[in-house]
Amino acid sequence: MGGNDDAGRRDGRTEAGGDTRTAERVDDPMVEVRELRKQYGRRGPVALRGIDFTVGRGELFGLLGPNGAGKTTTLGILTTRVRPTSGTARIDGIDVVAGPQAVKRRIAVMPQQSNLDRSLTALENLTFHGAYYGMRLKDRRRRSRELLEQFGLADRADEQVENFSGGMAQRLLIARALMHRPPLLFLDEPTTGLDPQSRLFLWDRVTDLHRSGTTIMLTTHDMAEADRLCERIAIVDHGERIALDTPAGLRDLLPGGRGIELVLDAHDDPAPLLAELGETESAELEQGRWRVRCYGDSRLGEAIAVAEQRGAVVRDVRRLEGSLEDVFVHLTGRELR
Ligand SMILES: Nc1ncnc2c1ncn2[C@@H]1O[C@H](COP(=O)(O)OP(=O)(O)OP(=O)(O)O)[C@@H](O)[C@H]1O
Repeated sequence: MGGNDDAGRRDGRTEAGGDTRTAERVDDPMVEVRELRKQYGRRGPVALRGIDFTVGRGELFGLLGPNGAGKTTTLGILTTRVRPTSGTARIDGIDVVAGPQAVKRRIAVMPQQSNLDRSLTALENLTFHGAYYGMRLKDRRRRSRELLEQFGLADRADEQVENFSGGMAQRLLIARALMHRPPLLFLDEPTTGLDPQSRLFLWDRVTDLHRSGTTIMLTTHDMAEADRLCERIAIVDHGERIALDTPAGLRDLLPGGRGIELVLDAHDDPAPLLAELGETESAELEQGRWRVRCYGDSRLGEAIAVAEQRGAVVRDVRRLEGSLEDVFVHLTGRELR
């Protein structure tokens, strides 16, 4: 990175990363994570480097970051599967290490990989799960029917899961997770691999659940998903929280809120040459090819003209949309994927 981007990014970190903004003022926490660290093995990778965040009761909260950022590890700790190296995590006031059984009763997890029993019917998958949680037969049956209805699977209740499409299996996974009426639901990359229609359907169900008061924590590397669903989002990268705010608050981290992005061929960092267009930041994508962002009100034609006058070859140009993707690139200098 070059140009005067560093100042912008540092601002972003201290503002969004600090706990002084409304972003971290949570009155009634359902999830509290403090200084959470995780190293796998004595010499293994450090997945978390001291993460902090709080999720309010009834909130729909997103953990957003690229592959390997530490999202699944965070979820693993909160769901008592992974032991933290240090730091604390509490669910509904209960420490996840000290009280794993009490935590498990309060949570539901929709895992990244389906672990449905494919030889059973949809209904059986739900009722067996209810039995595991000690639900009475009548309640199990009623709750299963209710959830199959809610997730658009009522007419497939007696069909073996083996025959289900990816979208149907995904919906059944959430339905199963909700059998014991947990107040907190974890969704780990819930729509990865789904077709657009199944994705929309799932988003609607998640929104319904949120409206009905369930606290939901979602991990995703899908910016659109986080933007559309979440009330607040923690962006994580390399095991660190680099921002935490509402989607609108995160967008405000872009200097000036708008700007232009150019892909240029140039020998040296072209950012200083374009400084007259406003605050700039740059990243070398490959040898001699740069991505430069100019924040401010410049027009596309003006930016191209200035770049070409300075000897750069313009390969691509676009107006920044102020999307979370744009914010992520601003904070990290990298694309999300
Ligand atoms: N069981 C494990 N043993 C060793 N290293 C692990 C283990 N699980 C995760 N890691 C490492 O910890 C880091 C964070 O991984 P994690 O799965 O938490 O990230 P993620 O953000 O969920 O990514 P993804 O979207 O790919 O699941 C990575 O470097 C990963 O290789």
